Amino acid sequence: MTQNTPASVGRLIRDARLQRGLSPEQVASALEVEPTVVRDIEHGTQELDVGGIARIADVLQDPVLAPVGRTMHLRVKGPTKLSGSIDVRSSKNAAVALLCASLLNKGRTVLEGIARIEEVNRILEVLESIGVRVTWSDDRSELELVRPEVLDLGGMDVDAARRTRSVIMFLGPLLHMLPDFQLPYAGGCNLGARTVTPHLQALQYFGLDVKATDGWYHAHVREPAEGVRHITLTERGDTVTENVLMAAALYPGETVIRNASPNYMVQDVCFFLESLGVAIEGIGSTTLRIRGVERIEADVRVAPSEDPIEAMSLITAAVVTKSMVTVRRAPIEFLEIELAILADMGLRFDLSEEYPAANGRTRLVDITVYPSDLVAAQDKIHPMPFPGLNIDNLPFFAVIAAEAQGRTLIHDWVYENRAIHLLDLNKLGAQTQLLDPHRLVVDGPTRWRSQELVCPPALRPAVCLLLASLAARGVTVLRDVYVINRGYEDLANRLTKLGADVQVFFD
Ligand SMILES: CC(=O)N[C@H]1[C@@H](OP(=O)(O)OP(=O)(O)OC[C@H]2O[C@@H](n3ccc(=O)[nH]c3=O)[C@H](O)[C@@H]2O)O[C@H](CO)[C@@H](O)[C@@H]1O
Ligand SMILES: C=C(OP(=O)(O)O)C(=O)O
Repeated sequence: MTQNTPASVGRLIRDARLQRGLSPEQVASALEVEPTVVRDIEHGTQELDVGGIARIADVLQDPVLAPVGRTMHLRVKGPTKLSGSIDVRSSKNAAVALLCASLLNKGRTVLEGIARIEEVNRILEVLESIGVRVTWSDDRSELELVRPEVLDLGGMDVDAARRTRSVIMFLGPLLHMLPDFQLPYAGGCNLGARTVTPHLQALQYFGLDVKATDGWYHAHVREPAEGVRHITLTERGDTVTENVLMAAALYPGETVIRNASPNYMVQDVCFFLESLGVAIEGIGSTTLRIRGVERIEADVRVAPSEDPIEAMSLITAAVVTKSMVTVRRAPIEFLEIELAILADMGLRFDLSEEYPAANGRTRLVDITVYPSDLVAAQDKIHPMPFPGLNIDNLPFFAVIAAEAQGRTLIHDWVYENRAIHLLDLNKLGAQTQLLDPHRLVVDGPTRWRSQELVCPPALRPAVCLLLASLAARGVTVLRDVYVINRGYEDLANRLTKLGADVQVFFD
């Protein structure tokens, strides 16, 4: 929510009510008011105070409506059998990159189908605070961004910026606009040290010098050298590749990036830049050749593709509850290794014919997962930069391995501090053990049991707990799910539509 006028709050309430399939009368009866009051609120002719919004948020179980300062929790009753179909939403990682990339465009950028997630909210707060005009369509299916001629970096909402790592992707666009600027250190999940050095090394080719002191990056931009810029990334990172793409977009002439990430969110950024008139060769490969332009002022409309990590999360929900579920709109190119490993472990699933995503480029399928008896993977399960198994999908294999007969070794060489959060699965009855900060063994199968839990400060491990709790006997309470809402839209209610019993509550 960007501007809280009575009309915009009313629209959000109406959306949330329709999403829950409730009539104004039903909401009115839960609130103990007349139906006309609900209609007036929805039309924006009756203003609500914070307490009023909180009561409606409780009735509609809607995180978007939860007023600032209240904490959202989940109560899960299990074990659950799921059934039916669920659509995968667009990805957090493409959304945040496209929001940053919209700064390159002096025209009007419309993003279609952006997920309603906290990470997007944080970047929107930052963009608005520096003067970008942000407008959601009434049904929130479109987000329009128009930047001012001059950005007001002094007005930046620093608290919002520090809550996300993605603000690092302002470097690429901003270096074209200001000779000197400051950005707060990037925050985000607690996954151990995450380097920014590759960003700073690569952006030097565009004249950017950065000194990091006192929680701030102090950036100074020199005149860059002429000629073709050949940049070899020291790590095949996603956001570093996106940052260099954004920097290259506004440099007339050629930039070549080697060891580029070909991952899904990078492809979405490439498609966006193409729509702005930037020529890019090698999309989906590790060598990108970019021909930038002097100025970008275009009215464009793009739709980021579906999230392979959400698809994997939903597959895991089906596996752990031994249910038949169809996960629709799954971006198959970014799930092939995951599915190959699952097939080896004995998972039965069908794939539909492929069809194109709204961007016309990404290939989607519907994946129907069947209840299966799994066995532990024979070899260790480890991630690799795309086209390997996605690092953000690795945690779900801990839940899946806990369902499988035998011992699985999971090797997270990437993050110093993510595997440790998966030990929380033991509180739900799993048998996992850390051999060292990077290697986890999981013994299965598991008799899941309910528990009172607090979300770990890491998105995917927190979702793993939620998914495992679907299979746990009894009532599991999962406290403070902000970290889940960072990356998933309305997950509790969407799982409920599949037959889970997940209630949202606030305090
Ligand atoms: C907003 C966004 O898009 N976030 C994603 C992005 O973060 P992001 O691009 O910020 O990932 P990082 O650059 O932090 O890389 C993650 C970790 O992998 C290490 N590393 C990475 C590449 C490499 O070739 N060698 C190497 O060692 C880094 O040192 C770091 O510790 O990519 C990560 C890795 O896919 C994902 O978990 C994040 O969800
Ligand atoms: C680590 C993740 O994201 P971020 O880069 O936003 O911290 C993630 O999506 O799991």
